[in-house]
Amino acid sequence: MSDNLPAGAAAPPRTAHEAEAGSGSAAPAPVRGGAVRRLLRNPLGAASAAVLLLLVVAVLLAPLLAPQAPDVSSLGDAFAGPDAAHPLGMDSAGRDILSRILYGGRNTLGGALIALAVALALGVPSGLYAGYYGGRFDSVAGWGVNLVMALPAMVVLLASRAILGPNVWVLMIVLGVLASPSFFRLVRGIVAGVRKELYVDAARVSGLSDTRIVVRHILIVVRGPVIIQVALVAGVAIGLQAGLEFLGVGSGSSATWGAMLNEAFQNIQRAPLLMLWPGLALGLTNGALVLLAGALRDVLEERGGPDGGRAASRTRVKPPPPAAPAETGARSPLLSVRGLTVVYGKPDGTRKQVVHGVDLDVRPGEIVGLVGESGSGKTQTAFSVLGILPEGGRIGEGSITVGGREVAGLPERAHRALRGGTVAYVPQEPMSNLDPAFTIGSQLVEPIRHVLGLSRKEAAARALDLLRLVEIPDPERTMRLYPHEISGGMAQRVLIAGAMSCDPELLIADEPTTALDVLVQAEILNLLRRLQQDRGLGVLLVTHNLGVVADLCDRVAVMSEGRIVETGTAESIVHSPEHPYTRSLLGAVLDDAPAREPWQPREARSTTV
Ligand SMILES: Nc1ncnc2c1ncn2[C@@H]1O[C@H](COP(=O)(O)OP(=O)(O)OP(=O)(O)O)[C@@H](O)[C@H]1O
Repeated sequence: MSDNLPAGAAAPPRTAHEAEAGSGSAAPAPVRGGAVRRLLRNPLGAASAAVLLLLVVAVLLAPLLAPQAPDVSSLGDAFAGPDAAHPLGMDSAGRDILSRILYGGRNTLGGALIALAVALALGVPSGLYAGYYGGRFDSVAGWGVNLVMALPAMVVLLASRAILGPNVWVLMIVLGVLASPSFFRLVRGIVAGVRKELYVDAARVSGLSDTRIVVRHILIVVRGPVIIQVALVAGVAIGLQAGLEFLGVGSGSSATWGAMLNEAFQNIQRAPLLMLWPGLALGLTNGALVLLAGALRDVLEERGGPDGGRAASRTRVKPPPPAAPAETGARSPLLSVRGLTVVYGKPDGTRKQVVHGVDLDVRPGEIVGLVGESGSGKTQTAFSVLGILPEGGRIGEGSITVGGREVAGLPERAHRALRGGTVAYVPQEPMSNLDPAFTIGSQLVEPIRHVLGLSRKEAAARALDLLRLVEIPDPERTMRLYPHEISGGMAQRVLIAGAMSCDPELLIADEPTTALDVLVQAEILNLLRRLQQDRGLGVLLVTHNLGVVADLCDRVAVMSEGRIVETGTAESIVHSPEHPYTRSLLGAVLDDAPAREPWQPREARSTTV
């Protein structure tokens, strides 16, 4: 099969982020409204679409346009030339060629349509499932697909004809099965890449179900390449069907372009022109499909320009052997973590523990900084609370309570409800967490509607209020903008607005300012502080930046190598750190950065924004 059908002919779309940063991530290229308009502005696209449209309309209107029925024969007129009643002349059996071309087109294009429908129905859903969920289904489906692709299509079709009989529709179904791997591979590859995108994680964190995420964020990425692939596979299906008919392997009972070629070939010495018309019909159709696929690729893979996330500058310090003074005393009524361990299974069957017995509390109205160098386990701790540990990771031991309720080991549905309500999340790279294919308004409204059960109008009004809350100027206009049309700081405000949409009690912010420049960082920190004060939010602030900690936090937990090595008030941690690791972290900040304003107790700080 691989030699006959285009396997993954349309490459998964690259992203602006990828293009800019050269990263390996695969977010979707924006496929916005107006794709048809852009296709029609492309000369090749317009010409090929017009040719195909003409052909399709002509064959659909065959009963009106054809001079006579395709099988009416008058042997006395065999090989007659064109005249007014029969513009393309007559064939070897005295049948009108134009009528056979028009009716034959119905059978030829109809056959291709059946093959396409079968290939799409088998390849796309299975590719989506395998790409999104992976696991055993992915392995088994991948094995099956490799097997089918290893089969030579023509030989399988000939064998099918021998077994199933000379019915061209049945052969087209077989062809559809043979073509389905090309869709499976294409869709699976794209989905497997997109599934790891931050904006898909963000959608999950905002409480959307897998089905909604697939419909909203994944299908739109798959759409363009699948449309291109449809055009290519349609051309191949038409070619193969014509080939079968030409070889006399089809049903032979009805007019098709391939059967006409067969008949013309038998009389090529006597009337070579008979080859022209079905050849022209096939050539025009296939040529137009190939050109259309190319034009579609150009149009659908046009990229917008979302700003790639800037690499966070990380300060590496050599961690000393960990000690473990930890949270003691009564558990907080808001967030309380005790003895948390996170483990990952390795391919060789062994386990890797990345978080070792973490204790942590966040009380209502308190900002707690979780600080440590890159890889120290901050994100794994935060993700455990959110219930979004990456594939292969799980909570080994310990307890996590949110609002007094145990959430470690909650089923996904319950965790989703928690994330959409009590707990909200603000991620690190604002741009990567917004889907480039949707406007800001749409990305805020959809989760609000779903999680709060509001109407579209009510959700839009709430989204506007939220944009005002996070001090976005001209929120009405911002609602209509795409992510690449706003700055990184605005994008982070939008994500904070989204996080606040369900009136959370606990906000988990993972390096919310790392990807932003210094001035914008300060604005975002002010915004977080104001929200925390106005709403009495508890905030768990994951950061490697001790400046942020000193500026914003009430208490701090310092992490190293998956353990909390020191906890205390922000003042005590910044001014009199006890653990050598904390001291080395502070030392690294002082080495690299200009000195900060002297620390002031929280109450003494200005609360103006
Ligand atoms: N999917 C994974 N599979 C296996 N190990 C992982 C996985 N994700 C993270 N880890 C490991 O977990 C440890 C802690 O990672 P984590 O992302 O929590 O660090 P972090 O402190 O948040 O760092 P950063 O600031 O870079 O995000 C690291 O050693 C990392 O290698």
